[in-house]
Amino acid sequence: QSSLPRELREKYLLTRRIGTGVCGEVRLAFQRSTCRKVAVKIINKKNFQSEGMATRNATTEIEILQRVDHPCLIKTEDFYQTDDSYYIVLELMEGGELFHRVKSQQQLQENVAKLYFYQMLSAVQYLHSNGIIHRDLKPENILLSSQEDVCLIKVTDFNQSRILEESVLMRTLCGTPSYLAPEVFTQASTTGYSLAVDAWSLGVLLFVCLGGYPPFHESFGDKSVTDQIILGEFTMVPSKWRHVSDQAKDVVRRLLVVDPSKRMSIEAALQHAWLQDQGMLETAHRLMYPPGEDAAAVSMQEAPSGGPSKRKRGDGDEE
Ligand SMILES: C/C(=N\NC(=N)NO)c1ccc(NC(=O)Nc2ccc(/C(C)=N/N/C(N)=N/O)cc2)cc1
Repeated sequence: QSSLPRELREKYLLTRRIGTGVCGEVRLAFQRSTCRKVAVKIINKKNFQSEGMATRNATTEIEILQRVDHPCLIKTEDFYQTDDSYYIVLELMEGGELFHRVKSQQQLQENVAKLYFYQMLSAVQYLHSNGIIHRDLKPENILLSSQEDVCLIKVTDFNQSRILEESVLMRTLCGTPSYLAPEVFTQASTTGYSLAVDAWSLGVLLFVCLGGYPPFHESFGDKSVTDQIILGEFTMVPSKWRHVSDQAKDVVRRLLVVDPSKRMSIEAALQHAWLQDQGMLETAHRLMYPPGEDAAAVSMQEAPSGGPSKRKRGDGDEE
């Protein structure tokens, strides 16, 4: 506890590690004043090759975390740093990481996978509309709000995220094209698809949720993972995929397309037949925009007449 920033120690009691990541760990903590549980992500700076990179990344990430506002994106409460670490205080997602949920259940029921996938799509659609690419969507970075299957999910870890600024390319295309080399235009088409990397990752995430195993893995066949990905080679093992609907498989197949210009976009995925499921959409919106918050606001106002309305029963008694 001694190496923790004093302010952090004064405000929070850090306890056991609840998650680990490549560049840090997540600890369960209690806000001393309220005994409320929070999560604290500790990122050690030495993991980054250069100090410059670390500073840029963490401030970018903190900027993004503090700027975004969507029900399926993690919310931060506090941020501290010392010479060697960053400390991000976040809401505690009681259900932990999607990674462990899928592992413990072998594979998710299709309607649960659909509910989670819809929320991930909504979160990524929000990021993209704000010019943010996540670039590191994976089961460890999808958190669940409760131990229940039907629950809110939140995307976290914006360590690899990038904010799409006005690029040199855009400025170049404003001038006269007459003297520009062809590759400036063809390369352009690839950089124009940088958002598509998140669509690919969502395809991998959906594959893992439905199939219970990853589409690309070193233990499959003789090709390296990189080659499997570059070739877009994956197998839907019948024993695992037999009960998965054709529509769900179609979403996966249209996202795991090697050519980004041919890959299904986030917008198109949201319009896919598999997601036009009223029951799921109602559940998702109830979780994302709980009516409770508004009702609480109403009850704060002076009740117009004497308290809750009295309902008459058939026999005339008041309830
Ligand atoms: C309830 C629970 N566990 N319950 C229990 N009793 N466990 O024993 C639990 C809850 C949450 C988590 N994970 C979790 O919260 N991850 C997480 C990952 C990344 C980030 C961020 C912002 N990253 N940013 C960077 N730059 N990263 O490198 C934030 C949170 C794990 C277990």
